[in-house]
Amino acid sequence: MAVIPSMTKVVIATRESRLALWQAEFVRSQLQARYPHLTVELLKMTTRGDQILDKTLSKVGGKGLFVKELETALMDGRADLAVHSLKDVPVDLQYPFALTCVMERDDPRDAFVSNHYSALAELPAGEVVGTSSLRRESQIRERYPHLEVKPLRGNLDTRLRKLDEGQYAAIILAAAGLKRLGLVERIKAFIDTNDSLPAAGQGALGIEIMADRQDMVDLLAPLVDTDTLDCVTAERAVSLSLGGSCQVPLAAFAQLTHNDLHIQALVASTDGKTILRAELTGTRDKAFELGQQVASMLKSSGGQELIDQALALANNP
Ligand SMILES: NCc1[nH]cc(CCC(=O)O)c1CC(=O)O
Repeated sequence: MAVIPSMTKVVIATRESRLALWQAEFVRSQLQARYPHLTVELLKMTTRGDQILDKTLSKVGGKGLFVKELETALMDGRADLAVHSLKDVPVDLQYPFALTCVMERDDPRDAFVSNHYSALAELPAGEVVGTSSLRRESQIRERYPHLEVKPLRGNLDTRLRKLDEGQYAAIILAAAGLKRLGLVERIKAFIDTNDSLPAAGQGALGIEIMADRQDMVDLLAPLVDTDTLDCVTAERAVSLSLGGSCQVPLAAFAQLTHNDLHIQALVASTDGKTILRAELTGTRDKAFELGQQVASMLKSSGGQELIDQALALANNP
């Protein structure tokens, strides 16, 4: 049963990038469609992750950088909700915070963006592909060892500008982000999930609150998409079990067919020379356990060593 909230105003904490603002506005419109009398305000914040533009994320301490300032606003009551790309929310998020709402997933695929080529397979030897994601890098290196992969940092607009300036022959970005910003025409090819297995949670939005805010749990309940929730629960269980962060080349992607949940995962060495894959199907009510099981399959086939190596490299480059 829908609970009519007694509050009159909620504040959404958001980063200031164009993508983050789009996502926060999207949640605002979803809330206002359901609660016409509710005032929804945005609290725009700059995070450490946004300030550090000269180093690759994996070297400066990972995705938590984008979340911390928003959590401070939740904690001191300046904001009620924080909207995130779920992919950027650390899997070990814990009390007093809670990820209470996962919304319907948009396109989970990676996208190939280039001004001269129409697919990765077309790039001649030695061409430079831009990405700062170890996950994307290792999968490109495995399939296209003749290509060069170079770091690419910044928000989506910055990354596209660097492509247009000619620093890269092509770049890889999440399709969902480009779609949200109305930049879908920049996509030359959608990369099949089997060729570039997505990051856990890619394409989905997550809403974080203080765990004890039952009023927010009730308010957000109608926005939860249970299909997406089950898929990302399995995906995030993989990352959690493998102790993953963005310092480790790790991918996890789940799909539902009726009540069957199919989970695929991979862990790679940063040079792309070793990629371990595992997959499993089970019932959706066991989503978390399926993720854990796939993670143990990867661990026992050598994945733990790859993770330890990647972490050692990230902490001592
Ligand atoms: N890593 C940054 C980030 N976080 C979320 C998205 C896009 C939206 C999504 O994947 O949900 C992106 C850009 C990208 O990976 O190209």
